[in-house]
This record gives sequence, structure tokens and C-alpha cells, in this order.
Amino acid sequence: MKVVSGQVMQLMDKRAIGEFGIPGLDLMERAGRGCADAIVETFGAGTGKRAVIVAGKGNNGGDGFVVSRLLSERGWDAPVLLLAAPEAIAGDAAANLARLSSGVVKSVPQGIAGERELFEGATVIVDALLGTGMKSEVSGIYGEAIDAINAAGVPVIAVDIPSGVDSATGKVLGRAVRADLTVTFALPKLGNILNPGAELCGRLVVADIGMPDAVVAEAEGVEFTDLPSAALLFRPRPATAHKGTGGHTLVVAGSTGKTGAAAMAANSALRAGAGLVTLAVPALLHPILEAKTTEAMTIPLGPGAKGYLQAGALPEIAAAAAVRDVVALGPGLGTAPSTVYLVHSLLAALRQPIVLDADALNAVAPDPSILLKRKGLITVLTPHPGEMARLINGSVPEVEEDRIGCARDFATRYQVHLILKGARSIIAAPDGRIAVNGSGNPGMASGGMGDVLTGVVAALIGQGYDPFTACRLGAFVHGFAADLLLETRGSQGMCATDVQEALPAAMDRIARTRGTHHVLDTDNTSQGE
Ligand SMILES: NC(=O)C1=CN([C@@H]2O[C@H](COP(=O)(O)OP(=O)(O)OC[C@H]3O[C@@H](n4cnc5c(N)ncnc54)[C@H](O)[C@@H]3O)[C@@H](O)[C@H]2O)[C@@H](O)CC1
Ligand SMILES: [K+]
Repeated sequence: MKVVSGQVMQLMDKRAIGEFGIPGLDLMERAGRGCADAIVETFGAGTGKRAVIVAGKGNNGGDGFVVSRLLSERGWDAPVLLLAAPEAIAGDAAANLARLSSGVVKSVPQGIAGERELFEGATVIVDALLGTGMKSEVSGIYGEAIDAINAAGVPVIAVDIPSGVDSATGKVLGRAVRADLTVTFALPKLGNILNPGAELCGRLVVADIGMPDAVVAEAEGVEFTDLPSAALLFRPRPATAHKGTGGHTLVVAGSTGKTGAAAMAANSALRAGAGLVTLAVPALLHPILEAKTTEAMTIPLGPGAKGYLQAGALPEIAAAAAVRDVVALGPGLGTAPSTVYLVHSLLAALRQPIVLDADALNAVAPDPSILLKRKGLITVLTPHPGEMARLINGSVPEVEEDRIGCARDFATRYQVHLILKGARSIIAAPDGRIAVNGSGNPGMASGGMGDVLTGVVAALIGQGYDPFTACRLGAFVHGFAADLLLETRGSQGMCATDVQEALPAAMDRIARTRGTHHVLDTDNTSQGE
């Protein structure tokens, strides 16, 4: 599903009105109806129900006026608190204000401090203060209103986006409404899917406001991977499948104390559908990995009694890689200088697709330009924010400040695919395409999860998925396996091997979801695909 910034959505609104002749009033009517429908669906018929609409002076407030009118028609009591003088309202919003019955609107240009009793006993508060037109930090009467909404102890429905959330970044500008449900229009905005905005939205519903398909198709945006989108990416196995169809993944991993990383990457590749997996490890650790793995084949690398890989292992690894479809490089490798040298040599020597993680990323970080030696080949990096910070010679806060920008800059500059991990992982392609992953939960904040992801992405590339799809689908499958575990086991104490074992069920659920509605999208099933 496509996701756009608020600014792009404003341009889309303009195109719909200017080029396609759709009256702005119609768009506003459908937006308000989408909200009113969601409210009635959630809270039921109107008798005795009261929605308090807190409206700002722009079109977000205009949507709120429509909500008031439509809820009144359905028997609700739907008073409006307008944080402006009625004369300050213009355009479509003014037209909708004029359609409200007398006594419904209370204009409070001085703020809502004296009006809080209106919230007492309300069924729901409708936040129609600020939408995509928010320009600056929220303060003054708008800030007080946001605080009052959050303090009321009443369910909150946000119109388009919780007021105070920047629709382009998901950041809170000063303060923001915490909503239980957000009804957004035509397409989600970036602020609806990026944290902290995503969390402040509560459940997200995308209402169809009749945006022309061409406007949606031509809008600049990013992809969001939810369950139905993942199902469209997923290719079920053909009936004639054999182990060759699943590809052969080579995992180069492990050092003393980190044999688990090697085992998880290999086993996760198998659980993600790799036909064959070979695990190449330091010879000293070979007996341990032989015991830890069953289906994976193993190669003991390098003579000598070192518990880590050394530069001399290059020819053996290159020979092994030459007859495999993809190489996963990094889990548990350690940072011995000879291992770092080996990683550099492998990057220059191997022609196969490589998925780099963990210590392989640390080996690259001092001089990422080594990645340019692989220009034209498939290279995937899967850094967490700490590894990403090292790759850009910056800090974690710098990475977190602009996760999309950071991932896109690195991917385009070094011509790699990249998964920047963390809640709502960002997937970036060398041509600048971006996807945001919609699966996963806080239970995944434990060691080894990255090794599982590496195995999954490598296995998908081995199965013939193009690298961008492998990254999108891999990130989704990984998070979704963890989401399935929530249903039965909760998030506390979730282990990476639990996620590894849940991968087949996750992929099965994804396969069976084909053709169903977007998780976030109850009103509009296929826009943006
Ligand atoms: N034709 C359209 O453009 C449509 C717009 N729609 C709605 O319109 C919204 C956008 O409307 P607008 O562009 O009028 O913008 P908003 O209604 O989001 O807010 C703009 C108003 O708030 C003021 N403002 C901006 N930042 C502020 C701050 N930090 N503190 C206090 N006041 C601030 C601005 O000066 C302006 O008066 C969307 O989010 C959506 O809800 C929908 O009705 C669908 C159609
Ligand atoms: K809002």
C-alpha cells in the first residue's frame, strides 16, 4: 500500500479538484462520512451517545463539522467546540459550518479551559484540530486543547492524523493527541505509520474519498508492507517444487561464544524455505555446529585452532560460494583483524548475492566504499540503528532523527539494498525506493533476532525473489512470525529461536491472505498496489 507525506496528499487533493473536477466539498463530505461511519461502527447507534468534536480553523476542522452533522442525523448528540471565531473559517469548512444547526457549535477562540465539563460522560471525542496543514510546534490554545483531550479519559478518534503529529515524519511537534482510532483519507500519511505517530494513531482506518486512481498512482510515496501487501509479494511453492527450487544458501558465520548466531541464521534460512543450506564455520567450532544443526550441511573452515575465521579461509569460501545461490555473511563472526580482512576480501571476490549482517557490517563500517566494489551485484545490509550509526560514522540519535533519509542515502550512495531495523524497519533500494515494514512487536527486542532475519532474507534471495522484494517480504515474515507468537505466548521472554520456529506458520498465513483486505484498510481494498 502506498503511503505519502501530508504535503503530497495536499497536492493530490488539489489535482483531484483542479484536474479531475471533483469538488472539494465532495472530498470533505466523504472524509467526514468515513469518520462518522467508523464512529457508528465502533460505538453503535446514537441514542444517548455523545461525540464532542474539537475543531480547528482549517479543513481538518471542516471534516469535523461534517462528522457533527452526520452523527446528528444518526441520532447522536454531536456538539462542536470551535477553537476560532466563526468568521475566521473559510472555504469548504465555512460551507459545512453553515450547514450545522444553531446551538451545535460553541466558538471558543480563547481556548477550551472553561469547557471541559462537556467531555464528562461523552462517548467519544473527535480530534479535528489539525491535520496535514499543521505547520509548526503546537502551543497556546491548541496545545491546551490537546492536553485536555488526552486528560479526559474518553475514547478519542482522530480525523486524518492525531493533532500535533507531523504528517511527513510521525514526529510530535510539541505535543500530540493520543487517539484510539484514526481515520485517514485516500492513503495513509507517513505520520500515520512512522513512530511515534503510528502509536498515537491507535487503530488506523483508511477511508475512500474517491481520489482518482491516476492521482494515487502518480503520487510520490513509499510502500507500506502490511499483511495483504506481503501476500501479494509472496509466491507459494509450485506443485512441482524440489529442493533445487528453494535455492542453496551458504551461511558464513560463527566464532567462539557465538555459535548460536551461526546456527540461527542457518536454521532460519531453512525455516524460510531454502532448499539447501550449508553452514561454513571455523574448523574449531565445527563439531559444535554439527551438533546444533540437523538439516544444514556444514563446512569446517581453515586449519589451525582459532575460534574465528581468518583471511586464509578465502579460497575455501569462494569455492563453496561459487556453487551456491546466495551467501549470508556475518552472524557471530567476531571482530578479529584477520576476520575483518576476510570480510573485505569476500566482498571484493564473490559474485553471488551477499546478505551482510552483524560483525560483517562492523567490518565494513570504517570504510563503506568497499561496497562499491560490488556495484552491479546484489548486496543487502541489515543494520540495527547502532550498526547504521557506525556505517555513517554518526550517532544513533542522528539515525533515528531521519530513518528513511538515512537508509535511502546510504543505499543510493553505496548501491546496496538495506534494511534499517527497529520498530517499523525501513527498506531502501539502490534506486531510492523505500518501503516501511508493518509487522513486529516489542517482544523482538532480544538477542539473535537479527540472525534470524539474515537467514530469512538470504533464503528468499536464494529462492529467486528480487532483492527489494526479498527485503520487504523477509522483514515482514520475520516480524509477523513474532506477531503470531503474541497470540499464544505473549511478548515477554520471546526468543529468536521461537521466531525462527514460527516462520513456516507466518508464511502459511501470508499465503492464505492473498486477495483479502488491507489490515489497515477497511473501506478501500486495493488503492496504491
Ligand atoms: N480538499 C482538501 O484539501 C481536503 C482536506 N481534508 C482535510 O483537510 C486537512 C488539511 O486542511 P488544511 O490544509 O486546512 O489544514 P489543517 O486543517 O490541518 O490546519 C490548518 C490550519 O491550522 C493552522 N495551524 C497550522 N499549524 C498550527 C499550529 N501548530 N498551531 C495552531 N494552528 C496551526 C493554520 O494556520 C491553518 O489555519 C486534512 O488533514 C484533512 O483532514 C479533507 O477534507 C479531504 C479534502
Ligand atoms: K486531527
